[in-house]
Amino acid sequence: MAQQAVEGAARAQWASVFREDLFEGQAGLVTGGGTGIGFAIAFELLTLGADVLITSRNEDRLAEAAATLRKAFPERKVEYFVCNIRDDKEVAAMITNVLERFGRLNFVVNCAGGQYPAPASAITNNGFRTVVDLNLNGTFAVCREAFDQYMFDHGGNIVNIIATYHNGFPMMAHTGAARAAVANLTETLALEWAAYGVRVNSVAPGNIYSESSKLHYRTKGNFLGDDPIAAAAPFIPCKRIGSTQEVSGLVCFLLSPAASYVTGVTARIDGGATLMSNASYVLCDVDNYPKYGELPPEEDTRAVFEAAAQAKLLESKL
Ligand SMILES: CCCCCCC/C=C/C(=O)SCCNC(=O)CCNC(=O)[C@H](O)C(C)(C)COP(=O)(O)OP(=O)(O)OC[C@H]1O[C@@H](n2cnc3c(N)ncnc32)[C@H](O)[C@@H]1OP(=O)(O)O
Ligand SMILES: NC(=O)C1=CN([C@@H]2O[C@H](COP(=O)(O)OP(=O)(O)OC[C@H]3O[C@@H](n4cnc5c(N)ncnc54)[C@H](OP(=O)(O)O)[C@@H]3O)[C@@H](O)[C@H]2O)C=CC1
Repeated sequence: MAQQAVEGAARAQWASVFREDLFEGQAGLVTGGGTGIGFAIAFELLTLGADVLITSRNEDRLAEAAATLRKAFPERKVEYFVCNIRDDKEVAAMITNVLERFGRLNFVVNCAGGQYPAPASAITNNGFRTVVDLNLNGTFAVCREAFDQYMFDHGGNIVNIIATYHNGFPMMAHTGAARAAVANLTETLALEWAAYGVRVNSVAPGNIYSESSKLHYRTKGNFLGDDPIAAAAPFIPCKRIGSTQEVSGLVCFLLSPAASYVTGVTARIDGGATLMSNASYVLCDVDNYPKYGELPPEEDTRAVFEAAAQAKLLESKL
């Protein structure tokens, strides 16, 4: 419910920048579409005229999200299907189900994924395998089923949500390896499937303010404290974390005809964070960087900056 409240507040203040009939007549799938980034993507695709099926494991959350979306978009088809993308049979059944309901599958957004933060030495083989299975094998299974069952004959558009694995991913060895593999998979599929009219791209988010990601990390405990996503803000060139709507905007661009000549890319959306490779460069204060979508309340952001300054983690002028 807390998540619904946050997402409801965001919707009241936010409207897509894209043309409202951009995806009119199209239908597609958003895995992980019941929460966070996936929910924002499903919401924007519906705003822009598409019919959307959301899928993940938790039926209650899916049903609640679908009800919210149906209420917001009574003129669209909003469907949901329970599917663990780590189960090949469930993936095949899920793709069949989308086609039964919509009769077409113009786009797939692979947003289901995740991991837990831990130093590499504390990740068991099974833990590593589990995270790779979810993020790499699960994503591959969805892509291949979508291609085999529909896109081989009709073309289509795939966007894989990964993560900024670039330059290594401390505390996230399992997900870093899996996401880098998906970036490479994206390139291979883009090459092989161009002949079938299928574009395949990836979007790599940095730190994004999503209710579930905050809860996820808050319950695990790790070196960045209670809220590692927000605590990272002082070390990002634009000095803030991102919003789910900013990720959604990039996904909608990649799914749109404006990106017709774009395939096989991994677009980073991280406020410049992965460019921070020069240890002698101290980030300046930023007060006019543009904002879009739902971001942490001003007072939360200020508190994070003040805590960082007190801990002498931040050398630039606040
Ligand atoms: C350092 C901070 C950086 C911040 C920036 C990062 C930005 C990224 C943000 C996000 O990605 S937000 C999205 C967050 N949402 C999720 O991750 C949800 C999905 N995640 C999961 O479902 C789990 O994490 C999972 C492990 C991928 C799957 O869970 P499942 O219940 O299927 O696994 P289990 O069967 O219970 O366990 C398998 C294996 O993994 C070990 N394990 C699971 N959780 C932990 C943990 N918290 N700590 C340590 N180990 C864990 C578990 O012990 C099993 O291994 P064995 O014990 O059998 O060896
Ligand atoms: N927020 C951030 O800062 C960042 C997020 N990301 C990635 O973006 C994606 C969305 O993240 P975000 O919205 O923040 O977090 P969420 O936890 O809200 O999103 C993860 C989604 O994946 C679904 N999911 C997890 N495991 C499975 C599975 N085995 N089968 C099907 N669905 C599954 C979850 O639903 P359910 O539990 O019902 O299955 C949930 O809807 C994830 O891949 C995340 O790792 C990457 C970088 C940064």
